[in-house]
Amino acid sequence: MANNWWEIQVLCDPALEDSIFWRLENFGCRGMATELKGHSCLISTYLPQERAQMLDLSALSLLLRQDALAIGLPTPAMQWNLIEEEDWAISWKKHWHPQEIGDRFLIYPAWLPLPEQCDRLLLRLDPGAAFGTGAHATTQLCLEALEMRLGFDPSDSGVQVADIGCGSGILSIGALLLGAGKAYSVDIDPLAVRAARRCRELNKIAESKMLVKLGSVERVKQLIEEPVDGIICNILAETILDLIPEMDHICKPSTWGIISGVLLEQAKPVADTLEQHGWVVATLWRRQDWCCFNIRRS
Ligand SMILES: C[S@@+](CC[C@H](N)C(=O)[O-])C[C@H]1O[C@@H](n2cnc3c(N)ncnc32)[C@H](O)[C@@H]1O
Repeated sequence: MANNWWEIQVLCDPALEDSIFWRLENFGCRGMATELKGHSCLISTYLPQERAQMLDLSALSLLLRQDALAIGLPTPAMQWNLIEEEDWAISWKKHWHPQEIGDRFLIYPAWLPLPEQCDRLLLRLDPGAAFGTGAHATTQLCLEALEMRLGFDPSDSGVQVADIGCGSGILSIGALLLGAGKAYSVDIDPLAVRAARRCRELNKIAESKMLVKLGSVERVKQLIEEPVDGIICNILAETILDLIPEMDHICKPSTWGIISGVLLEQAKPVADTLEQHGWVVATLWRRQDWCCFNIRRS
C-alpha cells in the first residue's frame, strides 16, 4: 500500500543539531540526514503523513524555535511538504475510518455507504486537502464543547455562529446538526472554502444556512446583520492572538466562544488577551498537548 510522507527540512545553527534530532525523533520522524549549508546545518527527515497534521507540524516548528530562543541561538527555519507521486487525497482515504466524537457525533467519510442504523448525528465529510477530519484533538474538543452549548433548547434554531478558520466546515456542520440556525464559515485558504462547500452539500445543508466565504473575522463582519451568538475558532495561538481584538466587532454581551488550536504552554498569553478584550474564560479543557477555551463575555 502506497503511503505519503511529510518531507521535513530544518535549517539551523549547527549547535542545535542534537536537540533538533531529539525533537524530530520523538515526533516519530524517520530516516534523518544532515548536511552543512555554509555556516548552517540542514536536517532532512520524513514522517508518514497520517502521523501528523499541519497543525502538529506548525506546533513542532514553534517548539524548535522556543528551544533555540531558550539557549540564545538563532531560531531554526522549518519547512515541510507532502511527497509521493500518487495523488495523496486518494491514498489517505484508505486510512480514514468513521469516528465517534463526544456523545453525539459520528464523523463519516463521504465515500462509504451510509450505515443502516445510527443513533448519532452523522457528520459526513470529504475534506480533501483541507484540515478538519475530526482526527485532531483540537477539533474533537471543539465538537465536544459545541455539544455542551447546543442541542438542549428548541430556541437554538435562532442561534447564529461564526466559524473562523472553518477548514472542511466540520465545526459549522456540527453546530448546525446540533440545532444552530445559521453558520458563517470563513477561511483564508481557498482549498478549505471549496472543501467546506462540498461538505455542506454532502450534509444537505442549504447554502443560506451555512455561508462559506474566503476570509476571516472581517468577512464575517461584512456578512452579518447582527452580532453572532457564538464564535468557534480552531487556529494556532499566534493567529488567535491577532484575531481576538477583531472578534469584538462581531459579538454582543451574550456571545459565547469556543477557542482551540492552542498548545498548553501558550494558554496563559491567550487567556490574558481574551480577558483584556472582555472575555471570561469559563472552562479550559485539555487533550494531549492542546487546550480549548470555553469563553463568554464578561
Ligand atoms: C486547524 S484548522 C481548523 C479546521 C477546522 N475548523 C477544525 O476544527 O478541524 C485551521 C484553519 O484556519 C485557517 N486559517 C488560518 N489562519 C486564518 C485566519 N487568520 N483567518 C481565518 N482562517 C484562518 C486555515 O486555513 C485552516 O483551514
